[in-house]
Amino acid sequence: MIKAEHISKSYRQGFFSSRKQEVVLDISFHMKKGTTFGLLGSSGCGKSTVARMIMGILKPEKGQILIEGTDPQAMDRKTRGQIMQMIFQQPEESFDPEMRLGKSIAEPMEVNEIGTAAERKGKIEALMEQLNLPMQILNRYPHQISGGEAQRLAIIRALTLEPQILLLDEPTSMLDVSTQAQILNILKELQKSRGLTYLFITHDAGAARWMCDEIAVMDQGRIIEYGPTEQVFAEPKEKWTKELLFSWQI
Ligand SMILES: Nc1ncnc2c1ncn2[C@@H]1O[C@H](COP(=O)(O)OP(=O)(O)OP(=O)(O)O)[C@@H](O)[C@H]1O
Repeated sequence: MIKAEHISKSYRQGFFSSRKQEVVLDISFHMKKGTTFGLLGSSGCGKSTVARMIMGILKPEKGQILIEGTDPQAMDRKTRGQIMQMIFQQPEESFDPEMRLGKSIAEPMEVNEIGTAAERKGKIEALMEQLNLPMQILNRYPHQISGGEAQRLAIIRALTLEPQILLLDEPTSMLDVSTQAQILNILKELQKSRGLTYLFITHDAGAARWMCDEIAVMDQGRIIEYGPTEQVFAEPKEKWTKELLFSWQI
């Protein structure tokens, strides 16, 4: 479904400097349809940069990304949005603070001219029910809901466009432990019922082990371990990776 082949990316170090910092170094991976692929690594190792290249927001300097055979940079915005959506660490920031949540949730469908008003409403109602949220919450503003509710609403908004892929960038790291578990369970159920493909970005080895079919462990822009999750946890190639994996939070 998603193929990344030998991708690299660097950023300019400062406004006045032409020196570059390499943040992703020659990484390759394949994500299979209907499965969860994890990118696990500590802060600053380049995980979000990889996600932004998959989304087509950033262009790899070297290598190639293909989504079902197409370069995401070559997709128009609408097509890209209907293939993949991104879920962020701080969902409340992705909602307009001055807009009622109902309007924010309906907006992507309106912008993309999907369905009639009644069809859009029906789709939102069905998703609200599936994710166990009362409709009244849609009359509120982003500061009037909890982090867990905000993340569920962000997932609902993403799903209104019926994407095949969700890029989950630390989707639970701002939540307390029981809400984290709730959100991860919801994501698993949605994957089963809709056949979704996930890229799960995290620094939490426990969550990665629980969620992912395959993982890549990243360190300083490189992939240092890659394979089926249980195999990576059972037989990491490097001794220090083992220590890292079993410290859970890295
Ligand atoms: N637009 C940018 N310009 C310059 N440097 C950047 C930019 N975006 C990220 N970086 C730097 O690139 C490195 C990798 O960042 P990235 O966000 O990909 O890491 P990450 O593993 O997702 O970290 P985190 O989990 O903390 O978000 C970091 O050192 C970061 O400071």
